[in-house]
Amino acid sequence: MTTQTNSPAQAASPDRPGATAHQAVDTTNAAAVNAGDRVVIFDTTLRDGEQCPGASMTLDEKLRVAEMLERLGVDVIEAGFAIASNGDFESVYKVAERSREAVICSLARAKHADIERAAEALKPARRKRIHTFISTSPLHRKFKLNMDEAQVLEAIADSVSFARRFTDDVEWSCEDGTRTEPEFLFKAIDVAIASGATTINVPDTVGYTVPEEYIALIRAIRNNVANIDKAILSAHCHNDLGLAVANSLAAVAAGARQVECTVNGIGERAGNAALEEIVMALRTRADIMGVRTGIDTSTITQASQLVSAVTGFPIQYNKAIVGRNAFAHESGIHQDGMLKNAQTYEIMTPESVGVNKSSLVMGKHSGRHAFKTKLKELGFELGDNAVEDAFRRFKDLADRKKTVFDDDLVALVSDEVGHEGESLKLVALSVACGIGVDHTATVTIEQHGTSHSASAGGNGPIDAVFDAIRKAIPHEAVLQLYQVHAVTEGTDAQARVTVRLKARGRSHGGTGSDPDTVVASASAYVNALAKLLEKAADAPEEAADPAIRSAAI
Ligand SMILES: CC(=O)SCCNC(=O)CCNC(=O)[C@H](O)C(C)(C)COP(=O)(O)OP(=O)(O)OC[C@H]1O[C@@H](n2cnc3c(N)ncnc32)[C@H](O)[C@@H]1OP(=O)(O)O
Ligand SMILES: CC(C)C(=O)C(=O)O
Ligand SMILES: [Mg+2]
Repeated sequence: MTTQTNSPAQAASPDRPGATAHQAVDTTNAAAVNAGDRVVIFDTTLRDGEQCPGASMTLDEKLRVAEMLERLGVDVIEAGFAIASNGDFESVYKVAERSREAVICSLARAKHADIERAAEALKPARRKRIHTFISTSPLHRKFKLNMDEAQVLEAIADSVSFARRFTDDVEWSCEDGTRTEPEFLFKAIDVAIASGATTINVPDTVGYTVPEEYIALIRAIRNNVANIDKAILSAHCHNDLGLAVANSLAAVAAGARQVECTVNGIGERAGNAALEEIVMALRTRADIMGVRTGIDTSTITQASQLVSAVTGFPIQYNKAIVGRNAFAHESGIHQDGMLKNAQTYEIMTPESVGVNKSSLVMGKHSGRHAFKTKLKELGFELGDNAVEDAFRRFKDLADRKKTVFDDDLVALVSDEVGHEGESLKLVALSVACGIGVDHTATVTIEQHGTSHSASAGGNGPIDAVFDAIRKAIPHEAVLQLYQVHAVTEGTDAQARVTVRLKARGRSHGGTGSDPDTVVASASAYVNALAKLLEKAADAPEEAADPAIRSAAI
């Protein structure tokens, strides 16, 4: 068996995706699990995860998720709550039928009917667990169950011992455990273990606890429940205060050896603890946590995307581990650091969670190092001056455009290459257009250091601009082609314009790109005109041609 990455320094070594070979844990052998460093990952995406509004999955979708969870290497799959409906029963049954290594589990209240239904659904499973629960907190006892302490203890003893008739692997949960009087909780846990529970789960059902308090509770249970060594302690945290993962890690630090979680953290209200965050925190900080899981981390991203697709719950962009920005860098200083050594800004490698590579996103915060690297990747080798010009234009574009895509850079740099050393430069442009206004344009073009300005009207803004250019730099070449297309999608996309001018039977093409279509059109026209003039300068007899003579003078 391989070991997991411990420190950031190791994390950045050529990371082995997966890092741990999956090895089944005997979840009924509490003594072995408690003595070891292996944390049991109990996935409840299909039960607690599905309980959140809007996340219902079809049978087929549940089977796909269960198959993915097996590949991920989770130790226990809570496949549903068999008594909830025939559909839930069927999905637990079918997941059980197809199960391989994982223990398959069904939830059941402290009721014989629930437990029998769970046992029936789990029949085909190679390894099965019945998870029975009852609330222990005073609030739930009084208002929800209408039971006193003695009745709750009796229900625990009865339900756990009944569940043991069907399997050796019985988990018992004290619902709302973190709001339960500690003394009563100790008693309840003692009864559950004495009745045969092999895993004791202490849920923070309403996401109320904080790490210090949860650590103290887990430690107190270990110190005050005489038979606690006969069971594996488990954490089950909800995220109402955004503390589900922190609380789960705190429980592990205090001696819990099972963590209950869901892919992407889906679940009741604000969700459950996110599997990917717990697993990667334990792996990345194994140096201080000192434990490991059996998860093949290289499948985490795929699992996350599958759960998002089947539930229709999008993954937050900045979600830890699986958000699309988790390995993306836009700031120039960070990009520069990443190019020099990825450990400067990444504590895990993207490969370790199944992402191909980190991405350097080009945006208004990017710097020259990343810009040049990106241009190289795109196949452009520009001289220093051209890079500076292109970088300036890129910053200007990034200020105006939300996302600068590779295609934007290609358009921008192609322009830069095409416009390099040009004799004409568009320096100013304004247009009036709309309904009920005369379309007019004013342009200023620099030619060999001299500015030429002119205004013109036209049939639309582009027509007016081209006419104004003809007045500013008089020439008689004819417009042969005018074509516009969007470089990328979205209303802030750059327009890429191609203009072809014809003189003496020869065409001269120019291109321009800008989020402003009118500016892109004017640039393209000026670019084509500059080429025409350059050709004329190379062939003096052409300068005499009436089609171009005025501009060439
Ligand atoms: C913290 C958790 O995640 S707990 C799991 C929550 N998940 C779900 O509830 C999803 C599936 N649930 C269901 O489909 C339904 O609630 C069922 C089928 C389980 C029960 O449906 P119903 O019989 O109509 O009961 P209903 O849901 O309205 O009320 C729950 C009953 O169970 C009782 N109950 C709740 N928890 C437990 C428990 N752990 N043990 C015994 N009884 C319990 C309640 O006190 C209430 O009893 P009452 O009818 O005597 O007042
Ligand atoms: C059923 C239990 C484990 C639960 O989901 C909770 O208390 O949150
Ligand atoms: Mg829960």
